[in-house]
Amino acid sequence: MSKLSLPKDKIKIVLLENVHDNAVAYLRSHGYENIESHKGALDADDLKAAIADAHMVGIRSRTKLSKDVLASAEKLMVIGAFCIGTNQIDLHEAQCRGIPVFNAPYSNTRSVAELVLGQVIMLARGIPRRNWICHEGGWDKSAAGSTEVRGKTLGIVGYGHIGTQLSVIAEALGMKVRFYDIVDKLALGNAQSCASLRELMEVSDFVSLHVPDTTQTRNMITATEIGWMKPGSFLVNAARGKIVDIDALAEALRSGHLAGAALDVFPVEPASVEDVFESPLRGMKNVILTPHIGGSTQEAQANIGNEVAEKLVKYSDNGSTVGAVNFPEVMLPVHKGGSRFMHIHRNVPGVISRINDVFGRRGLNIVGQYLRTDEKVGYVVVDVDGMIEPGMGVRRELEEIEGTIRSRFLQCEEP
Ligand SMILES: NC(=O)C1=CN([C@@H]2O[C@H](COP(=O)(O)OP(=O)(O)OC[C@H]3O[C@@H](n4cnc5c(N)ncnc54)[C@H](O)[C@@H]3O)[C@@H](O)[C@H]2O)C=CC1
Ligand SMILES: O=C(O)CCC(=O)C(=O)O
Repeated sequence: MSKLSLPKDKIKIVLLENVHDNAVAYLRSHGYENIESHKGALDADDLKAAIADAHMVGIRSRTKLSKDVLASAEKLMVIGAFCIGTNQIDLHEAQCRGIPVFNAPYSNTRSVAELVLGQVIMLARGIPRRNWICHEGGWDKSAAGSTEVRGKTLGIVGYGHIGTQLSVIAEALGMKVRFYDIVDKLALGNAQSCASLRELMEVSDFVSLHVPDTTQTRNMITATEIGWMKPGSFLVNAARGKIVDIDALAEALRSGHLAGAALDVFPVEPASVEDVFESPLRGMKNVILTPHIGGSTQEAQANIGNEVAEKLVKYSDNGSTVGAVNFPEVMLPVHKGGSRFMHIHRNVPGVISRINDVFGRRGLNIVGQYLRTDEKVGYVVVDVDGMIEPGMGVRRELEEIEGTIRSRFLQCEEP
C-alpha cells in the first residue's frame, strides 16, 4: 500500500481531445478515479477554467498550453502529451514550474508512415483530381500524368522514427530513397543520405517532411527550397504546418512547377470541429488535404493511451521522470518501503547539502538518493528508512530551502 502526499482521490485529471479510453482505464486501474474527459480542445479561457484545479492534464496536438495558460493551473504537477509533437506546450515554462511533460515518441509513427506512402501513390496517379471528377459525374480514364512509384525517388527530410519507417516501406515498393537529416543517421536498406537539403530537393520526385517544429525548421520550405524541386514533382507534409510557407506552396501548385501536394498539417488548424478550416490550398484539385490525422488510427491511439497513462502513473506513484521531454530524467528503483521525497529546485549551488541537512538533523537514514540536473532545474529523489509522519514537518522544511520549486512525498509500507 502506498500513500502519496496528495491522496489519489484528490488528484484531478483532465483529459482533452478525445484521448483514448485505454488511458482512462489505465489510470482507473491504478486508483485514479477523478478523471474529467473532454471530446475536443478548448479555447484559452475555457481551458484555463477546466484545468484551474487539475493536477494532471492530458492533451493531443490542438491544446495550446501556453505560459499564460500554465500560470492559471497552479496545482498542475504533470502533463501528458498523447502524441509525439510537444510544440503546443511551453516546455520551458512547464519546466520552470516543476512540471514534467511526457509524450509517446513511437506509438503513432507507423500510422503516419502508412498514410504518407498512400498519399504518395495517390499523387502519382492523379487521384485527387480524378476522384473529384468522378464525384461530379465525369470519367477521366486517361493515363496522362499517371505514373507508378516504382523506380521514383522519395526524398525524406528528417530521418527519425517516421522517416526511417517510411524509407523501409517505400523501398519495399521499389522506390529509391534519399534522406536529409542534421544528425548523422544510419541509412536503412539501400537508402542514401544527401549532403544538403538542396541536393535532396533537386533529386527527388516526391519530397516528404518528417522534422519536428523547431526554430530551425519553421519556414524551412519557402519559395527558394520549392524552386529547387524538380518541375512536376510533389511535396508531402505530415510533420508540422509551420515548416512550409503555405503561400509559396500554393503559388508553386498554381504555376504548375509542382504537380501536386498532400498536406496533413497546416500553419493554422481549427481548434474544434465547429471552426472552419481556412487554407489557400482549398479547392486545388491536385492537392490532398487531411485534417491532421497522420496518427489517428485505432492502433496508434490505443497504444498511446496506455503508453502516456503509464508514464503519468509512474511519475505520480513512484517519481520516475524517464521519458520526460523537458525534465532531468531520474530512473528509480521500485519503491519497496519507507518514505520517498521528491524535490524539484532551481539548479543553484547548495540545495542538495541543505536537503541532506534536513534529514541529518532528524537522524533520518538516507537509503537512496537519485539526482539529475540540467542547466535550469534539479530533481532529487531521496529514500529514507521508516514511515515519516506528515506532522514531522520534513516536507515543509524542504520547501523552505531557497530555490525550491515544489516537492512531493510518498510512503510505502513493506509489501
Ligand atoms: N501528422 C501527424 O499526425 C503526426 C505528425 N508528427 C510530426 O512528425 C514529426 C517527426 O516525428 P518523428 O519521426 O517521430 O520524430 P524524430 O524525432 O524521431 O525524427 C525527427 C528527425 O528530424 C531530424 N531533424 C531535426 N531538425 C532537422 C532539420 N532542421 N533538418 C533536417 N532534419 C532535422 C532529427 O535529427 C530527427 O532525425 C514530429 O515531431 C511531429 O511534429 C508525428 C506524429 C503524428
Ligand atoms: O494525434 C494527434 O493529436 C497529433 C498527432 C501528432 O501530430 C503528433 O503525434 O505529433
